[in-house]
Amino acid sequence: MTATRVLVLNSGSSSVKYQLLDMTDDSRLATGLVERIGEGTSRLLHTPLTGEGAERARHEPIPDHAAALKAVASELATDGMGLDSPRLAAVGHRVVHGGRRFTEPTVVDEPVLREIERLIPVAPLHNPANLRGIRTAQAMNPRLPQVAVFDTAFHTTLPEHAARYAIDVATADSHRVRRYGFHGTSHAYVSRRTARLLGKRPDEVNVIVLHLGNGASASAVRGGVCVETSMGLTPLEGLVMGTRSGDIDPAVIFHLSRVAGMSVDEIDTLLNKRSGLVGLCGDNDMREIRRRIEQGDGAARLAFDVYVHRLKKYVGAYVAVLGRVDAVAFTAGVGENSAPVREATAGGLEGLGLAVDPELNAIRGEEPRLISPAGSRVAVAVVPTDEELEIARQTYSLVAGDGTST
Ligand SMILES: Nc1ncnc2c1ncn2[C@@H]1O[C@H](COP(=O)(O)OP(=O)(O)O)[C@@H](O)[C@H]1O
Ligand SMILES: CC(=O)OP(=O)(O)O
Ligand SMILES: [Mg+2]
Repeated sequence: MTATRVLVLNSGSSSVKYQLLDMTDDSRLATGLVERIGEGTSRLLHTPLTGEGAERARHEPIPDHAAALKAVASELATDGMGLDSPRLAAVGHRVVHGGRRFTEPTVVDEPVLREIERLIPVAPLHNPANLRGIRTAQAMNPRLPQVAVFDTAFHTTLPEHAARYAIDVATADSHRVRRYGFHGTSHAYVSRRTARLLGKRPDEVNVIVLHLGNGASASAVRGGVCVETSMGLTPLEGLVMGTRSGDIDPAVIFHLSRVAGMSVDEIDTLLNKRSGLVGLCGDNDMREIRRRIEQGDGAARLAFDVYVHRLKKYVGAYVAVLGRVDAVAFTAGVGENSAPVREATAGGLEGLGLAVDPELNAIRGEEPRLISPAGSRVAVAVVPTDEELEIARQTYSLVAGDGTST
């Protein structure tokens, strides 16, 4: 029996998202989510996508990532697709921070694990969870290849003038302080898919990708190569996000420390968890914010306006970085679903060649589509991301050795 299946794991600080795919036709066999790991109210939602299988939910305390993965494996085993299945070729892990060293998907061995561990100080929220996911999967089936696919990999092409912060070089270098960028798997996938939507090869087009999920980032991709991105040393820089501030004057931190007496950890939590849309209006779900705006809620309106203003500034900046732009692509939860965000972001940018057709923008769908009027200088597109498929492809291409990752 040939092993053609890949399990993709995206381990977050308190959740694990997973998908099992068959790489002969990229089909999904199962998908699921473990939420609130470590809290009393954990939940596993498992959806088999073959045969008659219906969605199954488990409500039980899941104390840590090892327990989460064991629960996932047992659900998969119930459907005859456990981690010991001879049809499973590998597990592909989303690893958020790969530093400068990991520019490609990598089969995990002890030195690779040690390097991911070494990067914990620059990705304290993400890398520990990713490591636990890998170690647990390894322990469950030591013969199964584990592949790490890094969020930072696509951004390792940033030119030095984009990656450098303008601070003392010796200090920066000794502590690895530079801009790394994240969500790279999504930026890579969406920029390629956008080229295809335009009927072009990736190396023929310049694309601005706006990945607007809970975390949000923008990137400028020239001929398939990433030349600028909005996240930095950590996923805190850049756009306004669900709970993260994005760009602020770094002096805000000194001020809060000196004047408000807040500790570094308190400020870290403030900027990562109590800022962004949540900080501005108490909600981080764009659907809820739109609903509140319809009812005349001023705080929700301001949150929306701050969010869109930041986005517009980045679009303008990236037009300047690229010189010539063929397309702006909206993706992830907000980018794919919020017509008001897309309309407000492109609004008033006719001078840059950008426009959104209200009727096209209102159409909902799963397929990549153009929302700019025919004949626009710059195409504006909605291009659903698929990080799991991209991770599965890269993983399979590495273990099957057939170079089919593009
Ligand atoms: N129909 C919708 N309209 C507007 N926003 C939506 C809609 N569906 C999802 N979202 C937004 O997408 C966000 C989640 O995006 P997603 O890409 O799934 O995030 P992540 O993968 O970072 O958890 C939600 O917080 C919500 O704001
Ligand atoms: C890197 C990052 O911000 O990831 P997420 O959007 O999954 O939080
Ligand atoms: Mg996402």
